Amino acid sequence: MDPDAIEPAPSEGEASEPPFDAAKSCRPPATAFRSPPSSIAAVRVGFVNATMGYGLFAARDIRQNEAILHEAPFMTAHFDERFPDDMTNTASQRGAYMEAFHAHRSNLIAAFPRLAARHGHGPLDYAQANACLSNLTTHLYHGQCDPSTVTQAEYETFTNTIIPAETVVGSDGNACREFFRDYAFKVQPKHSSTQPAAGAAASDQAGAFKQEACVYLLGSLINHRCRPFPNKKKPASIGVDAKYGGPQGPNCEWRIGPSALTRFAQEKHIVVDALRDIREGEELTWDYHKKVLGFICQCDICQESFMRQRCRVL
Ligand SMILES: C[S@@+](CC[C@H](N)C(=O)[O-])C[C@H]1O[C@@H](n2cnc3c(N)ncnc32)[C@H](O)[C@@H]1O
Repeated sequence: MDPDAIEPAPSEGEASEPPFDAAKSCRPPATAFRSPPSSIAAVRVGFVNATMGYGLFAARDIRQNEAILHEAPFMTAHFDERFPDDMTNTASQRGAYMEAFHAHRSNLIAAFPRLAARHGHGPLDYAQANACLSNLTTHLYHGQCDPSTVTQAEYETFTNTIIPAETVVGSDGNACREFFRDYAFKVQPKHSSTQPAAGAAASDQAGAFKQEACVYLLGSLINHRCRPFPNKKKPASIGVDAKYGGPQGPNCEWRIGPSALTRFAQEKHIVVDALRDIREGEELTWDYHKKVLGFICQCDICQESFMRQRCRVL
């Protein structure tokens, strides 16, 4: 899930939208984002459905422009999308997984059971998993996470569908690559050099940049929602604040790097901002801004358009 892999693919017959440009969007400048009351948990992990898996939910009412949470990466690895099959990427991602696994085994299995299954690790028992899901704050710098709302039946249904489908013996490389593709944010650290080191891999030699792929324990659990007006053909009657689509569209946006909370000015940190007021219990969502999502989107907008097409056919 990389922030630079801009916007969803246009549906048939639609003109392609110009790349998303946060600077030109209707969002206020970063300095306008408010810091949350850090003593009150803003989010909790919950279950959306068996296909989507987990999501992040508002644990209390959240105000528009609130910086909901601020998190350091849980795993960081090399990533260069021009050379997705480069063994340097794969080795780095597997190394990051193994390191995270040794340090935070239970958190990793509970938060990312698909990855764990593909490395041959079965699910935790529910009580242990629920405790871990409730406590995914290891790398949280700002904001708190409430107890999880994943029930035993939901957890077991989810993990039971994963285990037979996703356990792949001897395919660590693919497991890591797919995991990073689905969960990582592409980050370009400021210190990255345009000068490849002597003896560097093919991707470095050819290239001007070294990107990193960062996975966040909470941030990476946020699901995608399409924007209702991707081509900016929104009715004039809809105000600027509704640009992302009111209740159907995404209600959050992410920023990577130094934020309005300057004391946490770390370049690989993620900040989750509220695009509008969010009520307690609502799922937090954002637009992945990807050309190709890599999954069949089940958001309300896509479901409605699917149903409209079905009705036309029938
Ligand atoms: C970054 S993860 C989000 C956390 C994920 N739900 C989980 O339980 O691990 C992205 C994955 O969530 C699922 N997902 C996210 N948004 C979705 C959507 N709108 N429709 C269907 N699946 C979605 C897809 O499987 C996707 O690869």
